[in-house]
Amino acid sequence: MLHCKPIGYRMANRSMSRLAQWCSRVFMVEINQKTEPIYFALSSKPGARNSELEALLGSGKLFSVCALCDGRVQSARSHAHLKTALTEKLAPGCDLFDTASFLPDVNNSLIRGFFLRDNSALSSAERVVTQLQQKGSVCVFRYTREENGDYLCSAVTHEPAERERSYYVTPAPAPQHHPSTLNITNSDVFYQLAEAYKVLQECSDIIPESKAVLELVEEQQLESNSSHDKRFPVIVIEGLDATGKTTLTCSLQKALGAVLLKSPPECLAQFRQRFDAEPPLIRRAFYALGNYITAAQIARESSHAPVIVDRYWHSTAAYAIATAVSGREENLPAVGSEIYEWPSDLLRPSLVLLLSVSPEERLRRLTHRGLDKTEEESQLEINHLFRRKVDEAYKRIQNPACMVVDASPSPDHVLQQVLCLIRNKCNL
Ligand SMILES: Nc1ncnc2c1ncn2[C@@H]1O[C@H](COP(=O)(O)OP(=O)(O)O)[C@@H](O)[C@H]1O
Ligand SMILES: Nc1ccn([C@H]2C[C@H](O)[C@@H](COP(=O)(O)OP(=O)(O)O)O2)c(=O)n1
Repeated sequence: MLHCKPIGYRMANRSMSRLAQWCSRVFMVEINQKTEPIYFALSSKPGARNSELEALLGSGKLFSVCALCDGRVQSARSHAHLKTALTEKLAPGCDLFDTASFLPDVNNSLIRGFFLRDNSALSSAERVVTQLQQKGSVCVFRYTREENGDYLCSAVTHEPAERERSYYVTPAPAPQHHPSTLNITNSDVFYQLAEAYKVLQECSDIIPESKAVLELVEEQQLESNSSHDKRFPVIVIEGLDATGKTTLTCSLQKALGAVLLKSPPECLAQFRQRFDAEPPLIRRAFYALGNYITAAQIARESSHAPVIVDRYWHSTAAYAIATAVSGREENLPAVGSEIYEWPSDLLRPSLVLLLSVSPEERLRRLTHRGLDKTEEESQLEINHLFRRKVDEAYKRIQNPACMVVDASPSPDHVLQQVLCLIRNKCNL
């Protein structure tokens, strides 16, 4: 995605065309989640052509757009608002694709945006993007085709020097690491309390609830004696929605005389909907902080009884990684990547169990819980790739890693199986 403010923009030569600053970057356009993205670069010289670029740029009026803001919180929110505005305003016949630009294999270099291909009868995209641009927070680039078949990219702007400068669009190779993995650390997954805390601090003017969440974190940290004395085991139950976590954790609580906790903790329940509506940076920081509150509760409760925890850091990281990494499971960071490491300052449980059921059984349980047919189908179809990524990310998380439990038998059978595991692993 083209963006007027690449990293280091302020330091860049002001007399240089804005567009020229993007020539060191590679651009990725994602046509759909199941196929490989299309990669291209901008160059002052014409390059080879290929069928992917031809398919992307060969028809319609073509634009790329992105939000233009200072600060990561504003950028994340503006990107989300831009997507909503484009989705609402573009006419049928207009394709909207996710795009990004990046420096190959350079962490934190990813900048997200959108690519528009307008084949609508009224060619409405240009009007829509110009209107959005006039509001002052969006920058727009146009792609055109020369008579000889070369593709050119130029800025849509009132500045004549910018308008007149254009670059050739040339194919680029796929990078070694999928670009969507580049910005995960401290944008999607937080490895220290202080990093997640900072995000909510940066939000506190625009999301007043952030202050209340931060106060709760501070209160809990103060009340906690921080060190887990290891007298009683701490067992975390993980798994996708409807795999049986609530059922099992309640049974375990009774069977073991344990304290039952969850992450996010009850005290954050009132804020959850608010943060779920925010872009990943803010939403994920909220859930990360929830784990630290739960950790403080675990530290206190485990001094007098075993503790069962319904979801904890595995959920936070696995869902965040699976959402951030677009496309297929193969795009996830490789096994052993530092992305899957446990935060250094977060209390580690004694045992993490991942409940696993077949997609069919999970759907049966969801249906039983009263999901309507339409939602049920969309869960199965649209979220199939997503669920596979969450499941795989769960299994790649290290120190502690999770043990997979087959949760398809009857509730009592699952309970007995898990009690057996707990007795073996935790000497209970
Ligand atoms: N082992 C099991 N076999 C069959 N149904 C189950 C089993 N465990 C849970 N269920 C049912 O599946 C649904 C989802 O279970 P729940 O415990 O709420 O899952 P989660 O907390 O993981 O979302 C509920 O209707 C529950 O009664
Ligand atoms: N410890 C946690 C718990 C949940 N999350 C996030 C991850 C997902 O986006 C949702 C999953 O929550 P959901 O409401 O589906 O979970 P339940 O199984 O209903 O408890 O919450 C998290 O990030 N960290």
